[in-house]
Amino acid sequence: MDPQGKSVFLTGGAQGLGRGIVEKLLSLGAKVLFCDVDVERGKATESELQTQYGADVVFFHPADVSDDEQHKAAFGMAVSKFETVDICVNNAGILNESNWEKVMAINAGAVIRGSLLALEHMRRDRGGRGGVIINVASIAGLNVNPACPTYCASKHAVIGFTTSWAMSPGQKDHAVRWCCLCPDAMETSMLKVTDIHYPEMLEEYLKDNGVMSVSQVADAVMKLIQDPDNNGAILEVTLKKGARYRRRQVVDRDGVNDLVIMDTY
Ligand SMILES: NC(=O)C1=CN([C@@H]2O[C@H](COP(=O)(O)OP(=O)(O)OC[C@H]3O[C@@H](n4cnc5c(N)ncnc54)[C@H](O)[C@@H]3O)[C@@H](O)[C@H]2O)C=CC1
Ligand SMILES: CC/C=C\CC(=O)/C=C/C=C\C=C\C=C\[C@@H](O)[C@@H](O)C/C=C\CCC(=O)O
Repeated sequence: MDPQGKSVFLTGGAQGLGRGIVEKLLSLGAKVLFCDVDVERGKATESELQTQYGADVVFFHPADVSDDEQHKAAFGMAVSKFETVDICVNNAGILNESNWEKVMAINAGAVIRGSLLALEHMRRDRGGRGGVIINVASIAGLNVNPACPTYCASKHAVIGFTTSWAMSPGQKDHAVRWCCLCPDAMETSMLKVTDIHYPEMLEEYLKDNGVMSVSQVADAVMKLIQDPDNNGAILEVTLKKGARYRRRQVVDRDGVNDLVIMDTY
């Protein structure tokens, strides 16, 4: 899908990757409504982006996406501003191993709610125009990580949910494309988080694997949006290997043993 002239709803856009994605989309001619729980930063970001791109193409709406009503109201605001939402990016996320309920509510719960809101609005078999749902997971959703088991679980949930909807028998009728983004570490405020186990493990990991710029990852999101044939895609983005699709298949290897999930590049 070409972002030019399209309408976007994005969560967690006040800073970090969310803001980076908003900026790329605006530069490609999209209109964006983003929400965030950080009201001060959200307003400041809105003001800066309106100055750069125009007051009628980017809007901030305060919302905590772990709250059902606030999340629905923010999505509804995007629909009423733009009449339709073509692209939904469920990006808001936190890393906090001291509060597993909150991590699951934001990283998994709000991604599920946001996806279902977008599906209901977009699905062509119920009068919508189709669209794309991008769910932000992490490389942690593909691996194991003893430093942050809850975060890892929440990101595995995002990938399982998104790829399962992508394989829905109704997907062609819905005309909604489902994609997961799995970045490695990025230079955002999340890197300052201390509420993890064994911080030295992550420090070592970051030393070995490096830290990407937000811009590099936001470019990969544009690839996800623009490629029309990637329903079910899991796009892994790392500093060493760049953006690569992992394709997930359920495989019957020999007709005798259990089915297995296989990822191929
Ligand atoms: N920074 C990294 O190394 C990586 C981050 N990610 C994922 O990227 C996404 C964005 O994270 P970053 O930009 O790095 O973090 P960030 O902390 O810089 O930005 C996250 C934004 O989400 C907002 N937010 C948090 N909870 C919210 C809530 N309940 N409702 C609404 N907004 C909320 C924050 O206020 C903030 O503006 C997250 O899903 C994160 O898990 C994935 C891989 C690596
Ligand atoms: C497996 C990890 C890769 C990506 C997971 C992910 O989605 C997000 C991870 C985000 C933050 C990790 C923070 C870790 C922090 C601590 O270990 C710090 O002590 C790190 C220390 C310095 C950071 C150096 C830098 O900014 O380059």
